Amino acid sequence: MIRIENLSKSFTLHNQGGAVLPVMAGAGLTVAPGECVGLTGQSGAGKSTLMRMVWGNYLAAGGHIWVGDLDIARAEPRQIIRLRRETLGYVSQFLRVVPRVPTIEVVAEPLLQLGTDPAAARARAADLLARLNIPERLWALSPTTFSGGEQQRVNIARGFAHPCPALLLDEPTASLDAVNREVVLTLIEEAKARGAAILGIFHDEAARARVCDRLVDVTGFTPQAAA
Ligand SMILES: Nc1ncnc2c1ncn2[C@@H]1O[C@H](COP(=O)(O)OP(=O)(O)OP(=O)(O)O)[C@@H](O)[C@H]1O
Repeated sequence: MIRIENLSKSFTLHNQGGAVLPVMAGAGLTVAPGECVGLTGQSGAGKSTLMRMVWGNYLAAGGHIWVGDLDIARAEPRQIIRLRRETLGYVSQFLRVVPRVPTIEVVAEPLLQLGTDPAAARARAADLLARLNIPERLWALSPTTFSGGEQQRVNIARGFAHPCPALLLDEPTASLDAVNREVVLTLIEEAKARGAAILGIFHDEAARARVCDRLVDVTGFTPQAAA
């Protein structure tokens, strides 16, 4: 479902005399449907950079990133927007929302965008919010004033609302208590069971051991290692 081939990336530091920083070369990995692959490697090795390239926020210098039959390394912005709506989900560490939109709508929105019946979309959102222990009295409020852990759970609920065939998870259990961490791990297991291909960064070693089928150390993709 996700196939990365010979991927490279360098950053051009325009505010530092145009210095070019090669950060990745010869990167390759695959994630099959129903599989969860964890990215490892020390801080600065390139885990987030690789995830942002798969999400389409960072442009690849070379190589391919297939998600289904779309090569994100060469795709048009409108193709990437469509892929994100229908096929590829992303649970980042931080919630970014339009102010004043109620939490229930924030979570239901990915389904509403796909044309799901509004009542069914809100019912799915309510189910996820309840499972993630967001009190019902908060559902009509904007999550902008919620605590860090509450915002992360709203973000997770939104990320799991539509059953995407491919999912990117950036530290989905960071800053969660034991009860909610367990809920999130169960959601990940359910997504795998329905066939989602998941690529994730998990600093929580026990979580990683539980949900990841394989680990890929991105240190092997640093330009010196690949040379
Ligand atoms: N926007 C950017 N501009 C310039 N350099 C960047 C940019 N983003 C990342 N880098 C560089 O790319 C390298 C990889 O960074 P990245 O954030 O992907 O590492 P990481 O493995 O996710 O680290 P951590 O575990 O600390 O989050 C680092 O040397 C970093 O300085």
